[in-house]
Amino acid sequence: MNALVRPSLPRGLYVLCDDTLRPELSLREKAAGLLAGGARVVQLRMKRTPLREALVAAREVVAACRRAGAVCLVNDRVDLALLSGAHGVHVGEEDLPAEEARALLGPEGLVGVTVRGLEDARAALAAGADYVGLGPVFGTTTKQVPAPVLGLGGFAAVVRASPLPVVGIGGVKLENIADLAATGAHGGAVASDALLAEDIAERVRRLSAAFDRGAQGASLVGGDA
Ligand SMILES: Cc1ncc(COP(=O)(O)OP(=O)(O)O)c(N)n1
Ligand SMILES: Cc1ncsc1CCOP(=O)(O)O
Ligand SMILES: [Mg+2]
Repeated sequence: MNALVRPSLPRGLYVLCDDTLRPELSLREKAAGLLAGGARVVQLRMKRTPLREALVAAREVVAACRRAGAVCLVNDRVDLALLSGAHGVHVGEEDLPAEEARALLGPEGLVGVTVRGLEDARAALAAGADYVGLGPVFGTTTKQVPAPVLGLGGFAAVVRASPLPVVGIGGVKLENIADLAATGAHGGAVASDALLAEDIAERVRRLSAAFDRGAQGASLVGGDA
């Protein structure tokens, strides 16, 4: 990691720069659109990119995020996160365990962990994670997730009790991100609704503003986490 002190995960919209969506655009082009829209947290999710190309892409996207003052997390791969100077990594059940990701990254790196419920969130804390990605909140076609859709009520129940900040993922869109934020979620992770937009930057601006509006409502009624 380049940073000496671990950054905290900014609250709000969390975007996925994903190689399975809009294959006609390079990851660098997608990242440019996301960052032009003011994205503050970018996860580089590479499922199809060969490893050596992934390393080049990671270095480019991390550099672009750092220039823009955004936090960049690499999905799945701690090695790529370290080699690219990313702020951290996001790991799930098919990736390195969170403890090992933390051990490799050291105290300066952010570690996000996929969870399906409260028990997982408690385990993620014990493993040294900084935040949890909880989902699928809504239905999604971007990933076949081996878990039932939580719905907003199921999601909110975990948010209320989670010992770690919760980022909601799965089917998060402009039409529901304010409601997600109103649960007290720390973030809303969006892939397709941002990347499939004709104007990615404009969509990111609108998603981000909608999250902030929803979070503001939550804090006014004392639901701020
Ligand atoms: C913020 C966030 N939450 C959850 C996930 C899912 O991670 P994982 O379960 O490892 O699945 P893949 O994304 O690797 O297919 C995520 N990427 N980001
Ligand atoms: C990676 C991942 N994990 C759970 S749902 C999902 C995909 C989210 O994509 P979208 O925002 O297009 O539903
Ligand atoms: Mg993964």
